This record gives sequence, structure tokens and C-alpha cells, in this order.
Amino acid sequence: MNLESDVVGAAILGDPTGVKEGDRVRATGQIIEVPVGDALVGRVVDPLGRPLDGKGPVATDRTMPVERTAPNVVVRKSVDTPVQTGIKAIDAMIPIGRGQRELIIGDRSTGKSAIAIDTIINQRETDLICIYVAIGQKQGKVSQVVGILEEYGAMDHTIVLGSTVLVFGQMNETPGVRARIGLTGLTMAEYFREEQNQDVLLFIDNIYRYILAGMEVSALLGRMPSAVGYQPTLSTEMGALQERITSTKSGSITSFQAIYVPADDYTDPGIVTTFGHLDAVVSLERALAAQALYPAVDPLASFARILEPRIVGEEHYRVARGVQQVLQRYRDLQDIIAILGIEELSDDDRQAVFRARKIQRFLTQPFFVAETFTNQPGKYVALRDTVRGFAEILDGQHDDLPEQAFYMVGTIEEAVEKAAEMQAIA
Ligand SMILES: Nc1ncnc2c1ncn2[C@@H]1O[C@H](COP(=O)(O)OP(=O)(O)OP(=O)(O)O)[C@@H](O)[C@H]1O
Repeated sequence: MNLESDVVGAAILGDPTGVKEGDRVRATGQIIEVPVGDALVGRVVDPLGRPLDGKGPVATDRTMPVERTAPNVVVRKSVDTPVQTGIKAIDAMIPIGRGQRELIIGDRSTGKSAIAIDTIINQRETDLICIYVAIGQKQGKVSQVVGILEEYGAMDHTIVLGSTVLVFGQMNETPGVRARIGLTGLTMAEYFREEQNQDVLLFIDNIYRYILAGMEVSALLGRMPSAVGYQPTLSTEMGALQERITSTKSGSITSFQAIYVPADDYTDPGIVTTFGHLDAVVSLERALAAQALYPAVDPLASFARILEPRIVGEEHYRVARGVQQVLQRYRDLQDIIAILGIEELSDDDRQAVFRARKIQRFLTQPFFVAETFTNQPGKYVALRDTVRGFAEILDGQHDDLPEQAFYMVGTIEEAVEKAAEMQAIA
């Protein structure tokens, strides 16, 4: 990297042991290349594509440079097919189209990774290839992710890229490597999109660590920091990654990116820069997680660009807007309920409150990753069933069922069954 006209900075990607002042640096004229190809599917590799799973070398001769330009506007395709995550709250309320980017935003431990992992598991029967990129995750979390994906037979369509950082600030990957790992995953995804005409899901967990790694590299190179200490190249670096995530005439790359908001400050330049590139935002709330309403998605704080009748269809659109309205009404009434009690509400408002509480519970579902916590097998719910379930609640077909029947079930039929079981016990 040229810092001044006659000064060049170099970032170390490998083990820096033995590198000392006065050593000669030689320009090879090459940029980093990583292995690509079918042989990577089912493998766990490091940011340079070297195996981490002890299953021998990756059997491919093809490599591709990690730094490439984004497809130009002519070859891009407009978004018309939603991806089915199998998670009701997301498919119904915050759908994502093939070739789009969805941010999963939430405080620590609110379930960002859980959404990513269940979405991967739910693609077992589909034509989508999944690439999970762990940027700066603890070793324990990466092993846990791999273990769960293997247990549910999801490694057959998944590549995991692990970059690990040990706690207490010790790193076993240089910032140069962490700043590249997102690009490595993306390059592997581009191979499937461009050369195999496939659709790929790319999970970046967590994109904020990509920003931090870029910041460290910038500081090491002696560049003058910009706003709030971020690298002056922040928006170029973010654009270079995000613009390559798109659909083309050959196939698509859709991405889910987890992020946490530093000090809850939504005006932080790192967050603002990331937001600018996104088509949908899934907002996770600690208050919902605290009530075990998992996934802790707040549909009122989330949004999706494709939630319009032309793409998702009239019925889905009607239902999603209906759910938002009922939840909003419940939120508006909460102060009155707290002061006067629910009995003081008009019949209409009372009905809205009861339906909203059922909807809040129907937005939950058992996750595969959380089986050990919930003691319930994970559930995949098809989009059709999801939309129908919410429609029936909104239309008042289940006004007579207790709200607990809607909690942690898959389809609406399961809620009806659960209500019957509850009644039998009572
Ligand atoms: N769908 C779920 N069902 C039940 N429990 C869940 C669910 N999602 C998350 N949890 C609980 O929350 C914990 C944290 O989840 P997860 O690791 O996915 O959060 P995260 O936001 O990715 O965390 P981090 O900020 O550390 O990356 C889990 O260990 C589990 O106890």
C-alpha cells in the first residue's frame, strides 16, 4: 500500500516470528489468491483456505485472487425471489431476496449467530450453498458451530471459514488476515456464482470485526485516523466488500451479516457505513430475549426493502402489515394498560391486545441450535404455512385459544394441537 509517494506499507499475513527491522521486503507483483471449488464444501478452512479440520488437503487446483472488482451494473439482475430461512419471524416480516444483504443487529448474546446457524441448517433440502465466515470469533464458538452443523447434516452444503481470536486481547491471526477473511469467503462464493451458476448464502459473523481489523491495519501502517478513530478508508473498504455481494445473470450471493452496535450508538461511523449498504435489517431486542421470546426479533424496529406486494405477493404483504399494525397498537396501549388495567380498554382495543400477544408468541419457534436449552426439536416452517398462520390469528380464527398455545410452535396446526393438550391436562 502506498502511504506517500516514496513510502510503502506492508501488512503481515503469516506468523511474524523472526521478522526483524532491516529485513528486505520484495514485491512479487501478485495479490493473495485462495483455493476455490467444490472440494471446499463440507470443509473448515482458515482465511487463506488452508484446512483446519484435519481432513487432509483441499483437493482443488483452482485459485482466485481475493481482491476483485464488483460485477458491473449491466450484468446485475433485479431481485425477485425471496430466500426462505424457515424462520417464521424473518420470512414473514423481514424477508430477504436472492442477491440482497440483511443485517442482524443486536446486543451481545441476543441470538445473532443462532439465526445464522438455523438458517444454514434449514437449507439442507435446497439448492443453496452456504458459506459461514467467522471473523474474530472465539475458537470455542467456531468449534460449536461446526459441531452443530455436522450433527444436523448441514456440512454437506456448507463451508466454514474460521478466524479465531483468543480472549484477553491475544490474537492468533494478524489483523491483516482478519481484514481479508470476509473477502476470502466472498471469493469462494463468487466462484460458485460465476462458474457454477449457483445461488449462495454468505454469513458474515461478525461484520463489525471486519471494520475493527481494517482499523488495526490502518493504525499499524501509520495512517492518520478519521472520525472516532476509524480508518480513513472505511467506506472504500466496506464498499469493496458489499458491492460484490449481489445477483448476476449467472447466480446470486445473498448475505446475512451479524453486527453489534458499539455503546448502543447508532450514529457511530462504522454502523452508519454498514447500514448504507443494506437491504434489510433484523433488529434483536434484549427485552424479548429476557422473556425467552426467541428469536428475539422486534418486527417494529426491523425493515425489509422487498416487503412489497409486487415481490412477496398481495396476501403476504397484507399479513405482514397487519402484524405490524396490531403490534404497534399493543405498544401504544401499554402505558394505559399499566395505569388503568386491561379491563378499561374498549372491546376493539382489548381484542387487538389479545391478538398481539398471540402474534408475539407465534413469532417464536424452537431452534435447532437451542435444543439443549429448550428441550424441543428445531422446526423449519415453510413460508406458505408461516403466512397462513399469521393470517388466521389476525382474522380472529384462533381468538378462543390461550396465548401460551402459540409459544414455541412451528405451524398454526401445532398451536391448535398444543391448546388441546393444555386443555386435556387442565
Ligand atoms: N432461538 C433461540 N432459542 C433459545 N435460546 C436462544 C436462541 N437464540 C439465542 N439463544 C440463547 O442466547 C445465547 C446467545 O446466542 P448467540 O450466540 O446466537 O448470540 P450472539 O448474539 O450471536 O452472541 P455474540 O454477541 O456473543 O456473538 C445462546 O447461547 C442461547 O442461550
